[in-house]
Amino acid sequence: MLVGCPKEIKNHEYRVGLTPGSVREYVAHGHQVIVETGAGMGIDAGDDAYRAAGARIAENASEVFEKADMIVKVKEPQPSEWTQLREGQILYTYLHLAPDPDQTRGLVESGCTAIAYETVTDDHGGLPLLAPMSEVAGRLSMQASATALQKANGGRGVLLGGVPGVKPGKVTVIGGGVVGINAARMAIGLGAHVTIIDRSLPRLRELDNIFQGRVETRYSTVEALEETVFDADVVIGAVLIPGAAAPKLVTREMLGGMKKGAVLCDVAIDQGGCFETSKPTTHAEPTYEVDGIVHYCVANMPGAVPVTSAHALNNATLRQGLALANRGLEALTDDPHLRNGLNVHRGRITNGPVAEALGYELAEPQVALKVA
Ligand SMILES: NC(=O)C1=CN([C@@H]2O[C@H](COP(=O)(O)OP(=O)(O)OC[C@H]3O[C@@H](n4cnc5c(N)ncnc54)[C@H](O)[C@@H]3O)[C@@H](O)[C@H]2O)C=CC1
Ligand SMILES: CC(=O)C(=O)O
Ligand SMILES: [Mg+2]
Repeated sequence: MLVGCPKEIKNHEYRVGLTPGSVREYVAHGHQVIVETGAGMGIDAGDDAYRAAGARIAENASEVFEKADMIVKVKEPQPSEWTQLREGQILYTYLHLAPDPDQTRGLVESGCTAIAYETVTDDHGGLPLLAPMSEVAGRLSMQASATALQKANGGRGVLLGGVPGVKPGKVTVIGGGVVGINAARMAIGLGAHVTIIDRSLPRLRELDNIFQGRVETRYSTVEALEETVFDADVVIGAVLIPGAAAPKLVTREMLGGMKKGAVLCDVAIDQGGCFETSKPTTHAEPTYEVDGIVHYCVANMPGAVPVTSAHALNNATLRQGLALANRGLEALTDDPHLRNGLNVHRGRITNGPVAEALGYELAEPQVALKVA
């Protein structure tokens, strides 16, 4: 198969779908790889590193989209990208379709086969291709929030760790999954007082065991949300219902009960966000204010630390990417976890929560794949 990797074009996105190390693996499995010139600049991998790994360098993205049988990317395709996709071509990347009707329509009209990293599953009920970026974003969320909390940046002017004789700041993490646990670890490291809210009691038990009294855990109710959000200096939004639009857990009305200059950091923004007042921002302009509350809603947080995150992402996507290159669509027929990643195929929506969120008729993946 001819595997193609264009340069990412989302605002301040410096990751790359294929590292030179991954290119070597595809080539070793008998595939050809074409990489857009400059695609690896954000991770200090120049064209020569890709050539040494066995890739051919394309002068522009159009050449990659035109020639490749499978496109491997990081972020959801932007309008200029989805118009270049075609029937029979595989797109392997993050998609986050439920809150994005325009991209969804673009993919449906292209006829391509689009596999979303974020809905591929594993035997343990996890999302193995989302997890590494959730680890990165969870850890980054505390750096971003601590910065936004500074007075000159519009925040309350609280140092999360406090100092001897002055109490620390309070962090509320809503959703104790991969993002949540990583945010909590960093917040504890900074010396903050940390509360984690989740709707899964087994998960709260696990977190209680892991953190050994260093965090408070609360079951997710409106009462618990109000108490802990009103009391917080920083609130991290980290909930997920796989594939679906995030539930709005903090309403605009609730902002009135919060401390002025507190920070809402909505990591779940890529699924539409879990605060009513969230709207996607970019690394160029990451924050805005509503009713005196600072909002940070960057939808590609790991793009800020590509040297770490591109490698972490490739570690997680390589095995299934090779399976797709080796076996084409049969890889989806054989592996139910990879098949759960199938969101769009030949003009049909094949993911239940996406179909429901955007009003499409669902085509069951197994059925859709059988239709020639
Ligand atoms: N902005 C960015 O750059 C990035 C965003 N993300 C996003 O972060 C979000 C979280 O991802 P993960 O931590 O990997 O998901 P996860 O599945 O590991 O954890 C989600 C947690 O939310 C909990 N939850 C669901 N509904 C809830 C409710 N009503 N109240 C309280 N808890 C609730 C679940 O029980 C689960 O523990 C996702 O939307 C993901 O796409 C991930 C990486 C980067
Ligand atoms: C998960 C995701 O959207 C990201 O890493 O940008
Ligand atoms: Mg995202």
